Amino acid sequence: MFSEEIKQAAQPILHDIQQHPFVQGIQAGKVPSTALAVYVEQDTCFLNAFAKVFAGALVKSQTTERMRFFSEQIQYSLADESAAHQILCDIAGIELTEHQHAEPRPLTALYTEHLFTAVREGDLLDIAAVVLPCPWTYNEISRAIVENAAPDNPFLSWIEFYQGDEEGTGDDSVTQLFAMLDEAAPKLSAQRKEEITHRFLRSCELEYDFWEQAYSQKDWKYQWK
Ligand SMILES: Cc1ncc(CO)c(N)n1
Repeated sequence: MFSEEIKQAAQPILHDIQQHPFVQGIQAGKVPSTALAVYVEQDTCFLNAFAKVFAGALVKSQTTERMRFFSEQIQYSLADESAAHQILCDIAGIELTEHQHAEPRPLTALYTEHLFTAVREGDLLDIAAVVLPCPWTYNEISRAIVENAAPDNPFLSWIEFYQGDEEGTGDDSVTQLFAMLDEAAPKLSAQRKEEITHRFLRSCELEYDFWEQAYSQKDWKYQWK
């Protein structure tokens, strides 16, 4: 299946994400507050863009069912994920509201531009490909961590938030987005599949960069205000 092929192609990146000190820190129950603060600040920008990308997908949808699905994703990005941010803020001892008007840092800008390009140039398959690495890598990370985390790990409720479809009901967003790609794949040319794979892998790498940006505090070198 096409989804299996692209997940396979992403394995080296997924491996690097799981080895990243930020992610390893979550597993060990200890991440520097400075990294958590940049993460929450930048993820607020990221999720706002993510919601707009789903809005673009909603506009391009042909059925009410699809529209409903993307509308739920908008809601999830804008409302439900801030509950996950609250957990990280509590651990870091910071206020959630401090981060609501932050400027996108370089890698946030690059990642959101990559998402918007898919909306501008592509169809629903391109959009599915660019958004999938977000929930998919988080599901994979949390599954690996939850098995090894100590019971008093402060990140446990954050990790569990991203655990996804543990019962295999198939109604979670990752399953549905991969199903969208698999349904279309038999009719796609090799070149089209390559394009979609490329978009997917780029987002996977940008997921790595997003962890790294928060961990290393990377920012624009020249600030003009
Ligand atoms: C950057 C990023 N990727 C994935 C997720 C999880 O959806 C998130 N909140 N932020």
